[in-house]
Order: sequence, then C-alpha cells, then structure tokens
Amino acid sequence: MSIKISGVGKRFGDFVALSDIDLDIPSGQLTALLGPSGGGKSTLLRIIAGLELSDTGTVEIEGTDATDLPAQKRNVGFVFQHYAAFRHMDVAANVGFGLKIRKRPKKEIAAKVDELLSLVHLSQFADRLPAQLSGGQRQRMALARALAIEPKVLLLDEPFGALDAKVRKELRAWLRRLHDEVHVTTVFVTHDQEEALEVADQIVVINNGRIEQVGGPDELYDAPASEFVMSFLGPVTLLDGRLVRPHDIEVVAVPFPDSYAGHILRFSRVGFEVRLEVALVDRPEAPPVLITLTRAEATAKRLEEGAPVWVKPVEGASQIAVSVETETVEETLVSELAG
Ligand SMILES: Nc1ncnc2c1ncn2[C@@H]1O[C@H](COP(=O)(O)OP(=O)(O)OP(=O)(O)O)[C@@H](O)[C@H]1O
Repeated sequence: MSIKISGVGKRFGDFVALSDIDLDIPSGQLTALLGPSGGGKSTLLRIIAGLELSDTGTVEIEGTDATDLPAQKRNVGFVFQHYAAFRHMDVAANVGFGLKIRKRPKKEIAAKVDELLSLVHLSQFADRLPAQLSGGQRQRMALARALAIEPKVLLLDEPFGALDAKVRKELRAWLRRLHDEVHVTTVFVTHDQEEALEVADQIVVINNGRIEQVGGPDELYDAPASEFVMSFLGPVTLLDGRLVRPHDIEVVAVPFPDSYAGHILRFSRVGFEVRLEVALVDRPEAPPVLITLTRAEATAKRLEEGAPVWVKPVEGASQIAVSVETETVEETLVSELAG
C-alpha cells in the first residue's frame, strides 16, 4: 500500500469533520475521494498532504510514518482548484521552480521542464506568462509543476472544479491518459460522480466525515453498500420499497408476470432519452416511479402520456430495500406537497 490511513479523526471546535478513518490507498493507482460538499474530502486530502494535522490516528506514506512530518518533507505534489502561479515567471520557469529551489543543475532542470511540458502538451507555450494561458492550460501547467519534483504521491483537490463543463471533460480524459503514462499514486477530490466513475481506479465515498464505501467504479455502481452510495452515484427511483435505477425498470403497454400496473403521468423527451413518471394503481399516494428509456424503445412500445403500463425491475438490476424512515419521509413530503 502506498498510503495507509489508520484511525484518523479531525474536529474543528465541536464539529466532527472526520471520524475514525481507516483507508488503504494502493500504489500507482488513481483514487477518487467522492462525496457531497462538506463531507470531509478536502480535510482528508490536506491531512495526507501535511497541510492539516489530524487529532488522532496515523498517516503512512510508502511505508514511512508521515504523521508528524511537515508537508515539504512528505514528497507529495499537489494541485488545487485555483492554481496560484508565479505571474511574472513564464510557464517553463513556473514548472521548473521546485527544482530550482532544490538547487538542481540548470541543464537537468531544462531537460526535465522540456519533458514535462511535452507530457502535458504545453511545449509551444513555454515562454508565455500564466495570464496568457486558458484555464485548462493553467491547470495542466499546475500538474506539470507538481510532477517536476517527482513526488511519490500526487494530490489533486478538485483540480478542474473552476473550469467549464466541456474543458472539465477534456481534462478528465487527459488526466486518465497522463496517469497511464506516469503511474504516480494519485488521489483526487471530486463531488462529481461522473468524474469519479470515468477516471478513477478506486473510489472512496465520503459523507459526514465517514467512509461509506470503497471500491472500483463498477463495484460501487452495481453493488452499492447503502442507500446513500446508490443515490449519490446515479439517479434512483423508489419502486415498492426498493431503490432502483430508472433505466433498470422494464415498462410495457400490456400486463406481464410479476409486474406493477400503473399509468403514465408524464412523458418527456430529453435529447435521445425519454423520461416517464408512472403512478402505480396499488400505491396512488406514493411518489411516481421514474423510468428512463431510449426514444426508439418508447416509440416501439407505443408509450404515451396517460396510457396504462406495467412495470418491474429488469433481471439483475441493482436494488436496495430502503429503510422505513426514507419511505416515510418521501411519503410525508409528497402529502405535504399535495397539501
Ligand atoms: N479550518 C476549518 N475550520 C472550521 N471548519 C472547517 C475548517 N475546514 C473545514 N471545516 C469544516 O469541515 C467540514 C468538511 O470540510 P471539507 O472541506 O473537508 O469538505 P469537503 O467534503 O471537501 O467539501 P467541499 O467539496 O465543499 O470542499 C465542513 O463542514 C467545513 O465547514
């Protein structure tokens, strides 16, 4: 294991930001810390970096106890959402800065900077100032700078968070490719489940200062350990006391075995997708069941608003029986909304 976190806890005053975190982060992999805002992801990352001290527990990096080591002795590189560049230095000088203060020979620095700029596809911008780069290019420069010192561990706190959706997507794919080339143990914080599912080898879901589940993207998506994980990783709907994914529900215009009868309350088209809200005959007071399918499927099945339908989860669908509280909360909410 590259990073071993044992029994880590952190309070800010009375507020418990992290409680009793145990986590192994494997060497050479890309691990995402995923969870809602305020859950404790950044605090955990900062504790790994040495920018924050934990109240309890230990952090081991590559077999060395780093709990009491200052940040600069941990051999970690980090990149934050808003990269603070040296504005008066060109891109090459920014990337080589860490090597310069480590007093490496000029020739070695120049060679390393060349190599890194080519790795992050910024070679032609070596002489520009940071202000003359786009946001995405600046974040790539930040990554090159973090990699320059050849860190054992690379820590990224929402590195693409400040960028627009299209650039984010491009950089995400690029980060994955970069990681496949350099293989440095990387931990990145995100609240975007799609980003984690697309990029990470391992995902750690963090909520309310605790780890909800650790696993590969498929494992978390297909076998979520809790209602929280299931609903955080993708859309869900409630069907007869179970959480199911809206695309995992079969819907047919004629009765079929073990299905629930209902009718289509709402039929809406969003791009290639059709979204249905179905009211069940047996549970008229329950919130409508949400179902998604392709437009072609909806047409072939002759589905339309108001029509009677029969629904059931498809074979092998991930499902979680919800706790009584969740159901009651939903029903109370619906009856409140209904007045
Ligand atoms: N220095 C601090 N003083 C007091 N409270 C803090 C401090 N740093 C963080 N917190 C609190 O600890 C909790 C966890 O914060 P943290 O930044 O780790 O969450 P996060 O999961 O990274 O959320 P986000 O995605 O919004 O950054 C939050 O409720 C935050 O307000």
